[in-house]
Amino acid sequence: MASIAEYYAGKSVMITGATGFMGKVLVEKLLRSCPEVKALYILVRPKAGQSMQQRVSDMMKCKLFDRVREDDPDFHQKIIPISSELTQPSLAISPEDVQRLTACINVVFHCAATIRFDEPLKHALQLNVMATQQLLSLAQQMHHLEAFIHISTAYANCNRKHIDEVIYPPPVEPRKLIESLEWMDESIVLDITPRLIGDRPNTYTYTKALAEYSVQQEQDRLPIGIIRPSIVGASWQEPFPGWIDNFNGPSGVFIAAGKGILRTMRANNDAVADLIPVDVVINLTLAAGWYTAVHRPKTALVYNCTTGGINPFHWGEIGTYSHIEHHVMSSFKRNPLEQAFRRPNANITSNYLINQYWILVSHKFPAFIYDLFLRLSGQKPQMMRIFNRLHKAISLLEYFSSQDWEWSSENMSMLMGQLAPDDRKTFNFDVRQLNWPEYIDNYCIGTKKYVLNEDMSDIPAARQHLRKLRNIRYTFNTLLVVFIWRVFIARSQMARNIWYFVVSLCFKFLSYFRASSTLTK
Ligand SMILES: CCCCCCCC/C=C\CCCCCCCC(=O)SCCNC(=O)CCNC(=O)[C@H](O)C(C)(C)COP(=O)(O)OP(=O)(O)OC[C@H]1O[C@@H](n2cnc3c(N)ncnc32)[C@H](O)[C@@H]1OP(=O)(O)O
Ligand SMILES: NC(=O)C1=CN([C@@H]2O[C@H](COP(=O)(O)OP(=O)(O)OC[C@H]3O[C@@H](n4cnc5c(N)ncnc54)[C@H](OP(=O)(O)O)[C@@H]3O)[C@@H](O)[C@H]2O)C=CC1
Repeated sequence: MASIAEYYAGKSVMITGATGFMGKVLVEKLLRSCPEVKALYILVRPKAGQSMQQRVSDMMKCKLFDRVREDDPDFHQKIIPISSELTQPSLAISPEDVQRLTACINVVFHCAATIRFDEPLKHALQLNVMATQQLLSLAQQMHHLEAFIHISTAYANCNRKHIDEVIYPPPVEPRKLIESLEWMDESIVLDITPRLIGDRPNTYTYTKALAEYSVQQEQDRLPIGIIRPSIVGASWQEPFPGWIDNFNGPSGVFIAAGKGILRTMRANNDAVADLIPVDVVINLTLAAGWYTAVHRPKTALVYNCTTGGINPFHWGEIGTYSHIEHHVMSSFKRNPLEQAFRRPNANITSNYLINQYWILVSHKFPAFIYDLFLRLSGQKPQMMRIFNRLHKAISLLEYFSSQDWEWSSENMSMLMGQLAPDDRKTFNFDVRQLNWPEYIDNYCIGTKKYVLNEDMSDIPAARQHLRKLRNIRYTFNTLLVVFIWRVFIARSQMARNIWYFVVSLCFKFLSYFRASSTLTK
């Protein structure tokens, strides 16, 4: 039977969301590990004043592609951008491009989505559900299609505690919802959104569940596979450890903690932190494409792509837990971020009130002092604004860090069993081998190198800055204690008496110590 690379040789692959975090890693891995692949048709839209062509050539210059560039400097010739805006009718693909695609595409990977938790329902529905439906229609016209792989999320059914590798009945029939929202204006939709999403936390998970159902509806007509990754983090091994390029999910939290801004967050210490490295997800995705095409399963297979049931890691192991310093903080102390606001020291608690207390003491109070300092020195205050944004982001993430889910992963194991030994190495998704402390360390370094673009040679200066911050804190604390004590002594006879008592005790102890040391000489 053909190996994975042999299967993709000579194939034309279409990818949506190729400019995104996971899409880029997918493009890179396909080019590097399946060098005989014929062409990658990537659906891209112009954005932020940049043309489609410009965006694609910028993407290919990115460090992620260094290894591919080394192997084949002309790799860009295999990438064929197709102009497409997924929220438009017919995905805004020109009729000529439609013809081109339907004539040659063998495999489709659908990665595009809005992953924002605060996306208005109508837009999330347009992109995550309606665009998926349109893509399925396009796929049906493809003459040589062998696999259609849809990227979903392990949290599409986060209203359940145990999630099997099946498509659950949707909360509502997607077509009915689309029809009824069509005539409503934004404000009405906003009003009824909480009622519609019910026990799901946001429009993202809700629309991803509807998308899964829409995909499943086509399983008799198309060769379908659905991948459900949990919280996708930096790469584990490939193309190099720790590669990450965004603030989503834990990355933003790690950076905020590393910069010493985030000091407290609500999470259940004992709950599983179901992180999954991006390269693992992509390896599984490519293997699922191969399996769907070669084995043609009768129904759409769902692959829960998670770590919790196989190699669990807990939120408590990430932050500072029971005064034992854990991975993220110790990593950022060894390799500090530049210009930290305070020394990295974040605490995780599941208690709402304790969290609120620390927000007041460790977030709002220092922000107030710092802004006061900025104001007094004639600058624009900014810290409170940064904290308000951080609190908004964190409040959207806490749902996921405060609960536990169980995902079954039989299809992931089955797929691993189907791979030839060499494929198991090249497309490794065996998370039993994942060493969490090492992974988190590389993740933190990755945020520094690839998200913040900081130079590793500046680490000594960053360490010096942390030492300076520690000295400022010691000085501030000492001054505070002396000040409070002075106020006490001045106002209360009792405080004075205690003070004299402590001083005389120290004095007695010192004279006793001196006497006993002269005796022993
Ligand atoms: C001490 C250690 C403790 C550890 C605890 C770890 C906790 C982690 C916990 C739980 C993770 C659970 C995750 C569940 C996952 C589910 C899985 C999936 O399937 S999907 C993927 C997830 N999707 C998201 O993560 C989207 C979340 N993001 C959003 O929804 C929005 O970005 C939001 C509401 C948070 C902010 O929206 P705006 O409108 O205020 O800002 P905007 O436009 O997005 O960004 C403005 C600027 O700020 C940066 N930014 C965005 N988020 C940031 C952040 N968290 N921290 C710092 N900067 C951030 C951006 O890069 C951007 O920068 P520029 O202007 O382009 O230069
Ligand atoms: N990141 C995570 O933690 C997880 C992600 N997933 C799923 O993985 C997939 C990829 O996520 P990720 O890479 O992180 O997301 P990104 O936000 O990084 O990428 C989204 C991609 O979709 C494209 N896109 C968005 N809107 C449109 C549009 N209107 N027309 C054309 N293209 C559009 C974006 O293009 P552009 O560059 O033009 O904006 C981008 O390429 C998603 O389906 C997501 O649900 C699942 C679990 C976890």
